[in-house]
Amino acid sequence: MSFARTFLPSPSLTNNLSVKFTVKCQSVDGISGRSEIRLGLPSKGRLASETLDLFKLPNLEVWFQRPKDIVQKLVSGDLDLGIVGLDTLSEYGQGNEDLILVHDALAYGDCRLSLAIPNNGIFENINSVKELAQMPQWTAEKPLRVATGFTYLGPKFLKDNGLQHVAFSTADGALEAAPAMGIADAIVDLVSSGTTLKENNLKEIEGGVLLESQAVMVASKKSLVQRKGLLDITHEILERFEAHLRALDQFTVVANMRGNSAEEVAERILSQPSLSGLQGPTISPVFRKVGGVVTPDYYAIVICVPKKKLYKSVQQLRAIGGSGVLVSPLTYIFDEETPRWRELLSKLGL
Ligand SMILES: Nc1ncnc2c1ncn2[C@@H]1O[C@H](COP(=O)(O)OP(=O)(O)OP(=O)(O)O)[C@@H](O)[C@H]1O
Ligand SMILES: O=P(O)(O)OC[C@H]1O[C@H](OP(=O)(O)OP(=O)(O)O)[C@H](O)[C@@H]1O
Ligand SMILES: [Mg+2]
Repeated sequence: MSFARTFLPSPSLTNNLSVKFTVKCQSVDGISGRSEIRLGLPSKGRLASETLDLFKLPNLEVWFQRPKDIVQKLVSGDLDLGIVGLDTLSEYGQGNEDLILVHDALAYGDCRLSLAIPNNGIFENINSVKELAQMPQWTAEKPLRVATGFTYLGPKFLKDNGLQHVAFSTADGALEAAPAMGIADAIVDLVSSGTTLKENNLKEIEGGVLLESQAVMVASKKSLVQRKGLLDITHEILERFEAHLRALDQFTVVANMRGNSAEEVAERILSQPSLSGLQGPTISPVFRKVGGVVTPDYYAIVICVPKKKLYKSVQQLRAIGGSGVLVSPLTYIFDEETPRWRELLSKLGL
């Protein structure tokens, strides 16, 4: 029996979250041992705060765990759902069939797991994994020394790529320094902007990307099938993720426009390529009293506009007589049922 690590995150992040702060005994008997649904979220590191931003859900017990512990606790049945990087899921899940991807692209935590070698010395003209494998230097006595925290994916990748003489070492933290320190010849680590590699005079090479990663949502298949209420919560979370991700790159634009009728204003708006919105503009009359008579001589129009087209849209609105343009961010756009839900059901054989 082991004890869960629990953390006290900042209160602003945990508004609306039902979080258990007590240290709890973890059950080892999985499905039958408890009635509440458990979600594991990264307790620290770069995935933690953005994940919390996504989770403002009631009726859910949230446990903050280290990413690799989330994967292990899904497998052991101590968590039902979790959010981790695909790299962590692949490294610690090791193809376990009980781990099921609910959402494979949460659009943050983007990075890749990559092999990197020094820019210079014997590696100066080595630009691909194939060339690395063909170097005469690597022998049984003097293998290619690779430093990595990815002790499952790293060796698997190099073996699959025909590198026979390889020795692995693990290290925590600044792996990138290992080659310059003479501890390793190459590294396998996460790369995002490439800055850390550059600072350490390392380069990526052709064929050297093991995995493209971003934050994903994963569930225990066993729990999904057996635990009452879990499928419904998963459905809701999935819908909210999709709606939120869809909303992230859109703005709502509200503007006033003079016109004789809603149809005439609509004609003008639809003549502009950047103003068609998601399904066309919403147009409502703005009533004013002119000479004692209530008249709709202005119309308020509402459209959704992709962020990158915002300025173009404002220009087009002005060109057709729009004024008083208000722009606000969107939180959710609920569209039709997400295909990911149907995919999940079919993976579960439901
Ligand atoms: N440079 C990066 N840019 C974007 N995402 C990253 C980057 N490095 C890591 N990630 C993603 O964030 C996840 C967590 O990494 P992070 O380094 O924040 O965790 P950590 O808890 O600090 O772990 P560690 O102590 O092993 O570094 C990784 O599994 C990966 O999916
Ligand atoms: O390509 P870049 O944008 O430079 O990012 C890559 C670095 O980011 C991660 O480290 P992190 O910042 O999480 O530090 P740590 O894991 O060593 O704590 C990763 O382990 C790399 O060292
Ligand atoms: Mg880190």
